[in-house]
Amino acid sequence: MGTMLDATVDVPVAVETSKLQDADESFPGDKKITVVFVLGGPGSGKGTQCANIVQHFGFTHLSAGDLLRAEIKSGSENGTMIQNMIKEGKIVPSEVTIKLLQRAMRESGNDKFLIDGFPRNEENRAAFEEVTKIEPEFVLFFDCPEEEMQRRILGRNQGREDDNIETIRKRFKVFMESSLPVIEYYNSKGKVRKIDAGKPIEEVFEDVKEIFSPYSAQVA
Ligand SMILES: Nc1ncnc2c1ncn2[C@@H]1O[C@H](COP(=O)(O)OP(=O)(O)OP(=O)(O)O)[C@@H](O)[C@H]1O
Ligand SMILES: Nc1ccn([C@@H]2O[C@H](COP(=O)(O)O)[C@@H](O)[C@H]2O)c(=O)n1
Ligand SMILES: [Mg+2]
Repeated sequence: MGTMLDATVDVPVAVETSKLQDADESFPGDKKITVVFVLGGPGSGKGTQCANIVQHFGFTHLSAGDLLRAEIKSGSENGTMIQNMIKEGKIVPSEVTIKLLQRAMRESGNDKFLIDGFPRNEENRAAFEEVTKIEPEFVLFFDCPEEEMQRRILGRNQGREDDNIETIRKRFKVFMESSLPVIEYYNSKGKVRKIDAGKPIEEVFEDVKEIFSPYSAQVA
């Protein structure tokens, strides 16, 4: 989609940290952990490549979207709100998503995480940093043309309520307006590893492997 990473965006965001800091949900505590944020437009192949990385490099894959969908299924009090936001392609408040991520990280027992589809906007980014004090090792950015992403989503067939053309258009708009600025922020800090995600799955993974090769010594 011709994503130029040359603009620096650093928008201050007010974060209600009191709501986010819940003793039961706190993570990581004193533990040293490694986080890679995996970002890219809807359908760019984040989930597909994360599954490959898990196999080869021993990371735990946490998809923010998957965690939110599981929360809906669990019958949680936030379920209806989350479902409505997802149907509209909107970003769920950070308070909810960060608690789900912290819980999943804690329960995994691992210390290396691929966080897929997060942070999705400046609020996500600032709140995660404030609450967890975690700086990502780097940001893996899957850059893919919009028409290819649309083709992939419409062929996905996983029964997702947001995989319809009306919601897909909204998700693309949110990606351009809210998520790309986060990628630009990390790019200005030299943290973005950009991948051409428009290629076949195996070829994309060849490029991904090069980026993760420093972690190969840690394969189980
Ligand atoms: N490089 C690729 N070439 C062709 N198809 C692909 C490629 N990567 C993934 N796909 C297919 O495209 C669809 C979307 O991939 P995937 O679910 O991994 O994307 P995603 O970035 O996680 O999307 P979302 O943000 O909507 O969760 C899937 O059906 C997947 O099999
Ligand atoms: N940080 C996030 C991530 C996702 N969402 C919502 O979930 C939808 C699906 O996300 P995928 O990564 O699985 O495509 C997304 O469109 C958002 O509605 C969110 O709110 N915050
Ligand atoms: Mg996904």
